[in-house]
Amino acid sequence: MIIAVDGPAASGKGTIARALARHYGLPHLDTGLLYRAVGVAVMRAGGDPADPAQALAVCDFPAEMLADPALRSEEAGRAASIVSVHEAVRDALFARQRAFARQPGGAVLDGRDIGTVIAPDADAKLFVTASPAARAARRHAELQAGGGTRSLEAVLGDIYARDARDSNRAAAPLVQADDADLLDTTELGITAAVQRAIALVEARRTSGRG
Ligand SMILES: Nc1ncnc2c1ncn2[C@@H]1O[C@H](COP(=O)(O)OP(=O)(O)O)[C@@H](O)[C@H]1O
Ligand SMILES: Nc1ccn([C@@H]2O[C@H](COP(=O)(O)OP(=O)(O)O)[C@@H](O)[C@H]2O)c(=O)n1
Repeated sequence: MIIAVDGPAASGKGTIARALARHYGLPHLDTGLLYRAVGVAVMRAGGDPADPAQALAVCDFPAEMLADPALRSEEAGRAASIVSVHEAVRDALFARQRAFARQPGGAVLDGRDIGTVIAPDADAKLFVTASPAARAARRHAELQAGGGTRSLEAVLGDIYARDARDSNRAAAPLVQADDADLLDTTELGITAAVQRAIALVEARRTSGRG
């Protein structure tokens, strides 16, 4: 079974994707990490993430780079959303994601374009969202726990900027697939959100698509 989980920054899609992977015993890929790796590699080389040629040149990074803690920073997320605008970068990262989705037994992938581009044939698709204020509060708490000092207002500004860049780009914009189930987690805690996600996947499975 292939499960696609998409949604905007800090909506809780990674938390839900990991929980679904555990529940169904499936491997999980956080595809945002691939774009983060490219963004970080460009910055480390002293380059400009907005330059498509420079970003494309570092797309063939080793798999071990995905474990680098530097990929989790806000700067990495920002750089990721800049390199991910380039169609050549998306094309370069496509085969890796597609192969992961198509492995025997299935997989759970989370990102922005899993249900629309990477695995349009997924058995279950969730579009996870939450209000910008809820997402900013979550990301802010996460950053504070890691010792960060960015204000809630600044984090909210980052969220709006990332939403705009991800939703307005020409190549694989952030959009809910026609056949995806919407899961708004604004009023749900993690346990309730995961339960709802499992119920939605189960409904798809038993309706014959899975
Ligand atoms: N339903 C929820 N309620 C409260 N906090 C949540 C919820 N889902 C996720 N979180 C927390 O919000 C932060 C962002 O979640 P994450 O799953 O990493 O989001 P995303 O993958 O969409 O960026 C994490 O600290 C996570 O523990
Ligand atoms: N499948 C994907 C995954 C991420 N991305 C890009 O990579 C950036 C970082 O993604 P992420 O999922 O790691 O970020 P968060 O939602 O966790 O903050 C996003 O803002 C997108 O621009 C993408 O374009 N397509």
